[in-house]
Amino acid sequence: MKVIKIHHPYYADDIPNNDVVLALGFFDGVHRGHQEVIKIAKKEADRRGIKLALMTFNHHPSVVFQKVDMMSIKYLTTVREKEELMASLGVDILYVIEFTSAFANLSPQEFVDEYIVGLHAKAAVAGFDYTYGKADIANMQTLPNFAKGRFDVIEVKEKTEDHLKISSTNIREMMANGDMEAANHFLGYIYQIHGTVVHGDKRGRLLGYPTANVKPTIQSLIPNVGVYAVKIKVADHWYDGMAQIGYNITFEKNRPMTIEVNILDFDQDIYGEKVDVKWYHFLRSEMKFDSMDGLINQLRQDEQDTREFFKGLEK
Ligand SMILES: Cc1cc2nc3c(=O)[nH]c(=O)nc-3n(C[C@H](O)[C@H](O)[C@H](O)COP(=O)(O)O)c2cc1C
Ligand SMILES: Nc1ncnc2c1ncn2[C@@H]1O[C@H](COP(=O)(O)OP(=O)(O)OP(=O)(O)O)[C@@H](O)[C@H]1O
Repeated sequence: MKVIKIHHPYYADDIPNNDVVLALGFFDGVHRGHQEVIKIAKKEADRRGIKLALMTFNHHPSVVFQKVDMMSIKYLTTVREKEELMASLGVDILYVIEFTSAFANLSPQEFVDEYIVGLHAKAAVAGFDYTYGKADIANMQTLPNFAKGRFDVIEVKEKTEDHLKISSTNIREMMANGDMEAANHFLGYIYQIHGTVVHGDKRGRLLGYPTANVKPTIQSLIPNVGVYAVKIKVADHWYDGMAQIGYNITFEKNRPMTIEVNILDFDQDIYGEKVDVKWYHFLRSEMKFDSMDGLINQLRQDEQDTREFFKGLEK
């Protein structure tokens, strides 16, 4: 897959000179709704014997339209992850457009002329609720008017599960409730974050449960506070673990949130390692204990629950 980063206005030489089917959207999470759009676009490209291209943006359009602080927006997928998922779905060319004010100010006709026709699209594929151009004044119903016969418009029907749209918004809400099973089901894969192991308060070892304190990539969406069964990848190997997202309320006050992972059957110094954490199952909420023994007993229970959870998953 070729990744082409575009800053508006682009040069015609930046664009490969072959016809494409072009899938349109932001695609945060590349969830099962997005996968459907890409699959339909891929089929269409194969049928026509041309390449599949997809257009996404370097950050969410709300950074420009709603003037949301860039750092406050949290994503389900990093650009790197999006690239990997897109490549696995058969995308040949991924356009990552810098969503700037200049780009956002294009009229719908300019957008269509420069970014659909200009990218040599013979067909544009998007979901039923796709909108483009300033103030969302253009949608799938109006797209053919702007296309003026230069490309076909293929609309993908809403993909739902139990009458709920498979959408990034719904997945975010499930994660905010700690419901990883539902979020993972909608995503079509297990949600993961990436980070680096940093130093904590060194208390975990005293409790009999040393923890890797994971400092996540700044823009990753973190599931709700609580204790989870996870898998963690260290130096190319996946281990089972139990993780707490929380504030260590038993010991501390007004401390920032941390992500701590006790890796089962593991005893290595891994400070500074880059790790990936996959979130499988919510075990319980964070609790405040009256004694260290109370917490230790609960951690034993968590360990047992985690082992049982993963044993059940293997069956
Ligand atoms: C699986 C797991 C569950 C935990 N649950 C709680 C909890 O419910 N309440 C709490 O105050 N701390 C909880 N902790 C955090 C411990 O209190 C302890 O402070 C921490 O693991 C050590 O942090 P450190 O590495 O910064 O020293 C939990 C830790 C883990 C790994
Ligand atoms: N469940 C779905 N069924 C069909 N098409 C979808 C579905 N979800 C998204 N799409 C389409 O996929 C493309 C990318 O969607 P977009 O990035 O807007 O994601 P979304 O998941 O709908 O996000 P949000 O929840 O933030 O509205 C768009 O063309 C959109 O219409």
